[in-house]
Amino acid sequence: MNILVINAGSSSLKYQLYNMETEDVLAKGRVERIGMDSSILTHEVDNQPEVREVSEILDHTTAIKKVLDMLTHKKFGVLRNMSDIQAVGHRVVHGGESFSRSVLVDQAVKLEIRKLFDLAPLHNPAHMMGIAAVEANLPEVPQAVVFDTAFHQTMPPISYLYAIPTVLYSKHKIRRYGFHGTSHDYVSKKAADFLGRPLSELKLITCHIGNGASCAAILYGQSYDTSMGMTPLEGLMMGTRSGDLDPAIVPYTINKEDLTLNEVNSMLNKHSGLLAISGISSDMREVVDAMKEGNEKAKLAFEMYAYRIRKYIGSYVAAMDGVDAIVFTAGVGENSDALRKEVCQGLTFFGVQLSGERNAVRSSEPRRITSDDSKVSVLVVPTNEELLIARDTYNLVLEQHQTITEADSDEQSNEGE
Ligand SMILES: Nc1ncnc2c1ncn2[C@@H]1O[C@H](COP(=O)(O)OP(=O)(O)O)[C@@H](O)[C@H]1O
Ligand SMILES: CC(=O)OP(=O)(O)O
Ligand SMILES: [Mg+2]
Repeated sequence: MNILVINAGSSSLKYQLYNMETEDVLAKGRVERIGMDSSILTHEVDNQPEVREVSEILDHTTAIKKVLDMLTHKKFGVLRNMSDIQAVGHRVVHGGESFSRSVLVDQAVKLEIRKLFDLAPLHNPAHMMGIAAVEANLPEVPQAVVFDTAFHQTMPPISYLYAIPTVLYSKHKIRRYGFHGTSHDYVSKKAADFLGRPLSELKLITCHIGNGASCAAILYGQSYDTSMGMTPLEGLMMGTRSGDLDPAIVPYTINKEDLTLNEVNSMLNKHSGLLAISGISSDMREVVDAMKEGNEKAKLAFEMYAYRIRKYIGSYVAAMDGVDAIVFTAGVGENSDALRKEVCQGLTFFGVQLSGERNAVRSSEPRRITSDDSKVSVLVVPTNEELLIARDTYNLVLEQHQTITEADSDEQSNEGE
């Protein structure tokens, strides 16, 4: 079965096509600058040079059409025709309390995702556009949705409740949901495999440090606490997001700067974090480069960013009364040895002894970056949210086939009676 995995953002769309019998990625790529002039489609097939196509892609329906054209292209494609795609799996950031597992898309599911637009304004509307675009181009193909929030539904009330009047929870479901769950789930299982110990016996802290970033306390295989909250704004300092701040800053800034609520929201989501403090970029690579050239603001941004991660790790050691391993993953976590060093050098009290040599190794495999005598292991485990999405989609479609087959055979045996 071939499954197309889609992670739709507001102006971008990433895709991977899987053969599920082998779990091989047949092709992958991304469309950037959707709705802007000169959109770019980048398409990769193993062992072949990357293909870049610049054209005008005004909306997600056109973007999906372009992806399908590329996947079935005579020269660059990997499929004979579109009917070779048997299912599509989407990443959906916010599933609220309605979804603690992945589901196949139907009208009711779409309605629920729409209800959650306010809670993930940067993400959920884009995912819905992705789902609608697939419906328009591949109307017969089943679609599944895999939620960032689902894995964190095991959190206990002491983690997920905010200390505000409880009516706000009962009436409006204001609570911590947590995000990047697919990634925290995937890397915690990989870490247990790497350590050769059952996940059900481990206390892990997983740090998904990408453009968006979150830490999670994974107690015996289940999410116990996580740094993102009702929305993906809370917690760590991120590329453009502020992370934790005193909520009183919001009304104060509105008054002092004569801003609207929307403007403050946009400031906290899009104009804060690394970008605001460094004054250079939201991209960690550029911040590190500037720091190496002696830029003081970049240095401050880098140190603040690492300090927040270190504080969360410390608090999760306390939350779980211990930790067996700390795991770094995602764009920054997998690639920036400088950031990992900055975070870990303040964790010696917990028994973390980083190995400079191991930390400098670049690899796409899980690896240990602490020395052999370190009491707590620190691992780098590359994440693969797309593979988990493909697996969930595959299992849901198989389940559906089985249900239909059983119903058919029941019907036939009833007719035969
Ligand atoms: N070699 C590197 N060193 C430091 N940071 C890196 C490196 N490679 C990628 N990154 C960072 O990873 C971030 C993207 O992470 P990623 O997990 O792909 O984010 P997202 O999925 O949210 O787009 C970029 O913003 C960049 O700062
Ligand atoms: C939830 C979230 O922040 O996702 P991303 O890191 O992809 O922005
Ligand atoms: Mg990501």
